[in-house]
Amino acid sequence: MSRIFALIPAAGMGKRMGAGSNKQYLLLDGMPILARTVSVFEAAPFIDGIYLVSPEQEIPFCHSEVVDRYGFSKVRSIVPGGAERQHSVCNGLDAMAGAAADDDLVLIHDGVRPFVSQQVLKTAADAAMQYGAAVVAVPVKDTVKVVRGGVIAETPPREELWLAQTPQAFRYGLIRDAHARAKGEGFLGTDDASLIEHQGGEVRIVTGDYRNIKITTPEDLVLAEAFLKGKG
Ligand SMILES: Nc1ccn([C@@H]2O[C@H](COP(=O)(O)OP(=O)(O)OP(=O)(O)O)[C@@H](O)[C@H]2O)c(=O)n1
Ligand SMILES: C[C@](O)(CO)[C@H](O)COP(=O)(O)O
Repeated sequence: MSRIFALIPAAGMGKRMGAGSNKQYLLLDGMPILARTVSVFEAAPFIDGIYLVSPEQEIPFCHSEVVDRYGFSKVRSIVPGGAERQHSVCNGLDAMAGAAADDDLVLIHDGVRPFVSQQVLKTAADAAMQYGAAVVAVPVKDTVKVVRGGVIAETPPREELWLAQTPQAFRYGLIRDAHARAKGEGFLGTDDASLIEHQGGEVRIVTGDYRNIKITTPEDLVLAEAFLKGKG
């Protein structure tokens, strides 16, 4: 029976939130965003272990103010991050090598997506168990334009467009090899699925939740507070 691990990258600098924001530790109703995110995985009975990725200098803070303070017993390790999200994820996958088998599953989930549900986690895990790779996504609501040089170059058919979220769920061996290959080629993607796509692999989409927002800019904090108050 494959085990299911969570790998939660939380080693970004939060530049779009504002210089020095350390957004993963911003409080939402008194609880750090990262702690809210981890709590969903800690509570999920089908999650066997959690790996966090943090800026190296913040690892002691993450241990004390998130893992110890909230009693997250499933957290196996806090791993130093890298310059880009992809590097942080790669460091986390490498740290899992002694614990995860190739056929185990890893759910890679942004530390700043605190509104993910256990149902979405389970849906992603089930799809990865069946297909090897699956991404949580939601259909776009607006019309999307491809723009080059300030001019609209293309309007892709909306029915084909989805907004990728996380978790992005994979068989551990598959995604670890994809990251190693991308590193060797110098390929950099903004999500983990794009590495497999770039290498010709197939990634399934599973329907996520519009509430599963990534807290990126100040407006997202307003939305997050509204979600906590049960509005939306
Ligand atoms: N080098 C990085 C960059 C990002 N992340 C993590 O990846 C998730 C999604 O990244 P994003 O929302 O872009 O966070 P930041 O990179 O911090 O934001 P910005 O781009 O505004 O600096 C976040 O949980 C972030 O902490 C990471 O672990 N390591
Ligand atoms: C992985 C991701 O959340 C999928 O939408 C997104 O690509 C992360 O991008 P970021 O710039 O690292 O926030």
